[in-house]
Amino acid sequence: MSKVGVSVTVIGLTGGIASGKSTVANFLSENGFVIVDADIASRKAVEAGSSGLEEIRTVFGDGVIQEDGTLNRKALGEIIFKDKNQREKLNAIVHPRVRDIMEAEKEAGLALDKPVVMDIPLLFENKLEHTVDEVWVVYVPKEVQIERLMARNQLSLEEAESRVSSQLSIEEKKQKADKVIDNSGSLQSLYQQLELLIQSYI
Ligand SMILES: CC(C)(COP(=O)(O)OP(=O)(O)OC[C@H]1O[C@@H](n2cnc3c(N)ncnc32)[C@H](O)[C@@H]1O)[C@@H](O)C(=O)NCCC(=O)NCCS
Ligand SMILES: Nc1ncnc2c1ncn2[C@@H]1O[C@H](COP(=O)(O)OP(=O)(O)OP(=O)(O)O)[C@@H](O)[C@H]1O
Repeated sequence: MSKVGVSVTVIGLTGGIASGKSTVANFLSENGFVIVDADIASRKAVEAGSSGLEEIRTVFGDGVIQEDGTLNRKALGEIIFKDKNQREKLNAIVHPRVRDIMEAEKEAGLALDKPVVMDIPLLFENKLEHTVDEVWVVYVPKEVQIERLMARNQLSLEEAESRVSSQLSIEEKKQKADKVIDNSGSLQSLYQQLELLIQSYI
């Protein structure tokens, strides 16, 4: 993997659902890092007219496609977050496409000689540690995660808990991290940690 000087150039950013990865990624983007976002790549992988979306239609039926030909994310989310079997079927369609899109974006970022951050919610679940130089985990306790998820996505407690349970626990992710970013406090406290953390990377 290419490196500039002694600094790490490919950082894997992960954490639990609604732990604050996008908030961290936005800050890093404003401070000279290139962000490659798996959630954005997963939207590209199933955009209207794509082979990915056609496979989803074949497996999950017309009920998950809207009248304008785009994916009904809410309907598909309701199916996959409560059923492991269905989730694995979706992952098998989307993940290989996401990896191709992200690999191309990573190479483009490295060509700019900037540190690249791969924002991958399922980095540990999909055993992608070896694809990055270092893993940063955005941590909040499970209760805070559920609270923020319910508020952001307007979900019931039950729906939020089922989404959180569809991933490896946040405590296990914290254990596996090279660096832990604690986002259980204020945004100001988050940004202070990040300012210190990024000093040796830019
Ligand atoms: C089911 C879908 C349509 C729901 O869309 P929605 O807009 O509600 O959620 P969004 O894509 O913004 O994802 C929000 C978060 O949910 C979690 N999540 C998404 N997919 C999964 C999954 N398959 N397994 C576990 N957690 C997931 C991630 O933490 C992600 O950051 C969508 O999440 C999807 O296509 N998922 C499959 C692709 C995937 O695994 N994406 C995650 C990174 S590759
Ligand atoms: N320190 C904080 N204090 C209060 N709210 C916060 C804080 N950090 C993030 N949030 C809010 O919590 C929610 C989750 O944050 P964010 O969207 O960055 O998480 P994420 O890990 O990217 O989520 P996902 O896994 O769903 O993609 C958002 O509504 C965000 O505005």
